[in-house]
Amino acid sequence: MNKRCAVIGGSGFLGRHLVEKLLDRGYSVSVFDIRQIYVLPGVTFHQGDLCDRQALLPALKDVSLVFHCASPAPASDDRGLFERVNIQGTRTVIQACIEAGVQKMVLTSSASVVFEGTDIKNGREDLPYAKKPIDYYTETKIEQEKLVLEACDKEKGFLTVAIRPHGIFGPRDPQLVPILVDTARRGKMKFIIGDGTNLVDFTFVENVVHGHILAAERLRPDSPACGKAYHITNDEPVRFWDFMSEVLVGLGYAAPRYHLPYFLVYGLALLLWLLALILRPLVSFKPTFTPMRVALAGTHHYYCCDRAKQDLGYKPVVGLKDGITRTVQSYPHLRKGA
Ligand SMILES: NC(=O)C1=CN([C@@H]2O[C@H](COP(=O)(O)OP(=O)(O)OC[C@H]3O[C@@H](n4cnc5c(N)ncnc54)[C@H](OP(=O)(O)O)[C@@H]3O)[C@@H](O)[C@H]2O)C=CC1
Ligand SMILES: CC(C)CCC[C@@H](C)[C@H]1CC[C@H]2C3=C(CC[C@]12C)[C@@]1(C)CCC(=O)C[C@@H]1CC3
Repeated sequence: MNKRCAVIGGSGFLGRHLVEKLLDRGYSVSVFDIRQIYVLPGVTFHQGDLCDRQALLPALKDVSLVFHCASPAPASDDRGLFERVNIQGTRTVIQACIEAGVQKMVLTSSASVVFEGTDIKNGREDLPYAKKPIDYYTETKIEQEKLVLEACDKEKGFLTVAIRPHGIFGPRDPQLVPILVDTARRGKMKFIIGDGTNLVDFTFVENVVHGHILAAERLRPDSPACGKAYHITNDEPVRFWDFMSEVLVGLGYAAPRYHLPYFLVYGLALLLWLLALILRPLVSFKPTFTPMRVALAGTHHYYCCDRAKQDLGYKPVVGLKDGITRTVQSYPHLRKGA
């Protein structure tokens, strides 16, 4: 097996951390992404849309291993875009991999594929997929994961595995910390949704990268990982509101203090989302408190990663406290008053 791999979505938050670690481990990397934002020795860039098979093929030349971690951001809430990229695009990626002779594919799925807005405590991989996914992002991540796992074919020599991270955070994350700070700056982070005791997984990006590389290296025809999904977390569930408060206080903002009933906020978020949908042809506005975010903020959702420990030898490499400190330090421009 050669040490040349491709990272589809390699310009993104997770993708770029993955590329950096792969280079450290002696891989040469071909990055395929819709945008190019950095240059690194050992990396060749291919800019394009993953729905375009002809654009993908040159990036997969002489590559034995592909990581697929591209997706539109959940905040886009654009059904057509999610279907095109996460479903049709993933079909195209699989076809292109087979055509190019790629032997292994690691998909970045999401633990949210089983989340329907109700409590999940220590959820295992055998939980059924969400029957009523809360948003289009989740709906299409479910279809994407099914496509990739079903494509695993030992006879053809094409092996697949899916990693399901949850709540990835770390330096350069364009989502969690920036949205949190923006909400705080607009004076909207004063309230705790629910009683504030709900436990959640937040996973430091380097642990997610570690899980991906272990899965890739352990994926062989005789491995239990073939065609399977794995939760990758920090294995340290934390109260959602303690985590938010720690990040906010670390950046100089006040922690939320006042409580609001969960079902009231969820109902309002649903109403706002519907209103935004109806008015979309006339005015465009994106509510901060979407039904998905409210559900994530007010329920338990933490997952068991025993399967990854057993089959992949996974163990988090960075603890939660350390991860939060490193994350807070990496955002000097988002500090209060900066
Ligand atoms: N962040 C999180 O908490 C979690 C993320 N995940 C999954 O992890 C993966 C990586 O997420 P993350 O790093 O946060 O996301 P990012 O948005 O930072 O990275 C995704 C990258 O894919 C690119 N991309 C999007 N559409 C296409 C396309 N059609 N063709 C080529 N490239 C494309 C994006 O470009 P552009 O920015 O221009 O769209 C971006 O560079 C995703 O699959 C996501 O579903 C799973 C669980 C949790
Ligand atoms: C406005 C506040 C109530 C919340 C601000 C923080 C949120 C932006 C984030 C808290 C949990 C995060 C999360 C994701 C995105 C960012 C948060 C909602 C995901 C939806 C990203 C994609 C996934 O696959 C699952 C993630 C779950 C946790």
